[in-house]
Amino acid sequence: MNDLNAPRAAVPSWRARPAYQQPSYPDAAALEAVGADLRSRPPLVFAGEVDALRAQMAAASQGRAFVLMGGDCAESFEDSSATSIRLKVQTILQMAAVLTYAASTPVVKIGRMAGQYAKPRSADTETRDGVTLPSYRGDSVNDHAFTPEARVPDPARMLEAYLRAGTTLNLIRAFTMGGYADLREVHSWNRGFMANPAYKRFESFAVEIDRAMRFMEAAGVDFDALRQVDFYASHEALLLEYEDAMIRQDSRSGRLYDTSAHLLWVGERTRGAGDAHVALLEGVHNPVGVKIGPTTSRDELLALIDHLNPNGDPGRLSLITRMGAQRIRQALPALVEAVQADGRPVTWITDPMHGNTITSDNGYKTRRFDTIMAEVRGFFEVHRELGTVPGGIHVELTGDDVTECLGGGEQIDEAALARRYETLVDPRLNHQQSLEMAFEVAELLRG
Ligand SMILES: O=C[C@H](O)[C@H](O)COP(=O)(O)O
Ligand SMILES: C=C(OP(=O)(O)O)C(=O)O
Ligand SMILES: [Mn+2]
Repeated sequence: MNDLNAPRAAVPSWRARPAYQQPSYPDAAALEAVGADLRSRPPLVFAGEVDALRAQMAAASQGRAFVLMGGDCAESFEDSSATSIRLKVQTILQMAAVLTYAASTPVVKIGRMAGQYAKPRSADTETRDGVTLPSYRGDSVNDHAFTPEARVPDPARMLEAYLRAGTTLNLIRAFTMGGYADLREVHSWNRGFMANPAYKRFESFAVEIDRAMRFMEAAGVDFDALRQVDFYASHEALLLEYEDAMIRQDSRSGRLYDTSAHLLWVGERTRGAGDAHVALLEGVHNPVGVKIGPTTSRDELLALIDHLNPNGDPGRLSLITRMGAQRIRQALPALVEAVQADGRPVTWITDPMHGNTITSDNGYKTRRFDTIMAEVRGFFEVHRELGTVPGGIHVELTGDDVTECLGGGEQIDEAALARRYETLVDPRLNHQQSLEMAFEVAELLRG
């Protein structure tokens, strides 16, 4: 195991760059103390694992693997129970089994989990019934409750985020290494999903997978060897003080790693090539992602590649496009062509959630299942037309039966949103909707 506690080389200076979406902490000394505390603590992930993911992201950029990244928009401290973590892991494993069969390649499983505690917001304040307070920015910054005290940023929350991430990761490792990921078990869960008449249209698919499983068994495949899977953690590298405090140097290679997660991404609101967030990720060896919205220019994109993957190392940089179903076919091709002409490899991933957010007539922030799928289809079509590789999907989902997104086989309508709307920020696909998406993406993967 690499030694990630070794003294740290100088981290490239993001402090001199413009930094957006950061909390303003009232107590600078308290912030400094938390930073010092975090720096003294063990890493959450290890260099060898991070390098393994980088190699798998490289495979995905070449069509030799497919990335499935999913989890809450905002994880909460309150909802970090074993059941909630288990159901998310289960949902991702079930989706991955379907996608693996369809793609005939390994599926790289990455949770938006164990660290997704900081949120960029479109407004600095929130007003309810004439009262205006600072916006909720994720549990690692402030509290969701709508009171003046709750909304004050508290640096001690970063320490809590570190501890929650550690316990979440511990449970994920236990599930995925301890037999919970057994392919036979995962397949039987998927059979349960198929038993619902709402998903009858996928039946022939399920029958095929069934047959493939029996073939494997007859051919003597050692299913016990398939009981363990690699499962990685990712989150948005938003909170600069936290991410900086989690950087460690690998004593064998001398490289710096952000040990808060295997993969970190920069959000659409903080992705300026000359800004602090990109500078922070420039200095670390993790695989990184950048969210790419519909207004991104070719020059912005090439500048991001110059900063984040100057040498064109495969697996280093993923471009996570979130254009909106209406705009993807117009906005994506020029960007793909620019990257193609540049020649440095990237892993293209679709985030069909963030460009498709609407407000329902009864006031819920929501998304339609059909619109989400329309963006995924647009993503596949553009890449197929240009001869590039659709490398993966990035989705906001949960393993619970929430009612936050409209539609899908269960036909969640506006009235149903009131039933179980639990997200702290953006609406997530529920367990059933997530599996339905996996079957639809499977059809796209088979072309
Ligand atoms: O999750 C992403 C962003 O934080 C979110 O889409 C912004 O939401 P807001 O417009 O409610 O701030
Ligand atoms: C904030 C998010 O996305 P984006 O940066 O693409 O808006 C997110 O993934 O929750
Ligand atoms: Mn979100």
